[in-house]
Amino acid sequence: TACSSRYVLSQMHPMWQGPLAVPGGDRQSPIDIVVRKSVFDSQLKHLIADYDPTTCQQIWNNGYSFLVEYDDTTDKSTLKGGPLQDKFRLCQFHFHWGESNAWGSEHTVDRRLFPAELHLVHWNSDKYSLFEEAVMEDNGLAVIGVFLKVGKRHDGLQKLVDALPAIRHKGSVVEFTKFDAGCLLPNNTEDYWTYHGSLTTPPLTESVTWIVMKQAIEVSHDQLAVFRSLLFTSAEEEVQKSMVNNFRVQQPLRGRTVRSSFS
Ligand SMILES: NS(=O)(=O)c1ccc(C(=O)N2CCN(Cc3ccccc3)C2)cc1
Ligand SMILES: [Zn+2]
Repeated sequence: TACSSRYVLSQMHPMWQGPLAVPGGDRQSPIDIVVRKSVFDSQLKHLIADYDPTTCQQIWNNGYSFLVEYDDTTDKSTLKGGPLQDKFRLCQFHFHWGESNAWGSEHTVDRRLFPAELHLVHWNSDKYSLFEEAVMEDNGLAVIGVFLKVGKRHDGLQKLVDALPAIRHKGSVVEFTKFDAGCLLPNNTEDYWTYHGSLTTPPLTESVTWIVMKQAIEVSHDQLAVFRSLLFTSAEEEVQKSMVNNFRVQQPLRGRTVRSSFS
């Protein structure tokens, strides 16, 4: 699908750090969410995530995370409501994680780090016809962030974990179908924070309405360990590097307000 494409790892920085500051970038992501400074907005609606599992197509290792990609040529898997005025199409989801359970998330809540963070990536199909167009526009993308914490095994995640050994190396792709991305959302989807930010990887475009769920999902220690068995490197490279710490550091808030859907 259009929403994912290979891009060259720059030698200066590992991919996920990207340039430390984007020239003129005053709405960069991720950020630290300071709970007591977030502003309750009663106008924020319920999130309506309507995902069709039959649009799930493949899972692949793109050299900085692993992506589960959806067919985004129709409005079959959509996100509406919440802070959004338009309808957004799910195109992919991926994760960021650490080498230990002590860190790994991109966003933090009052500086609290989580071992991993899920990103469900959507683009505005009311206004644009392709991900590539939307990714360059102010209101082009909506990304749901869900924190992962270590606890009981996540049965829905296991199907995905079982597919990872087949995509250990950068560039490997396997068919992955009938996966309901909705099973990765927390039970409570009413409580979230939202703010205007950017992609957390190059091109770091400031086109994202971020929706960060307050409730984390629980996954087991062993499930997270399988994430860390992935490799940044392709099968041909002589030195294999574990895919860990693929997160960007928190960026300055630059006067932005983080709104909350709950008081
Ligand atoms: N971590 S995050 O949620 O912020 C996130 C990161 C990457 C992507 C993503 O699919 N791409 C980033 C750009 N890339 C390549 C590209 C495509 C078109 C135009 C220009 C560049 C694809 C989406 C969300
Ligand atoms: Zn991400």
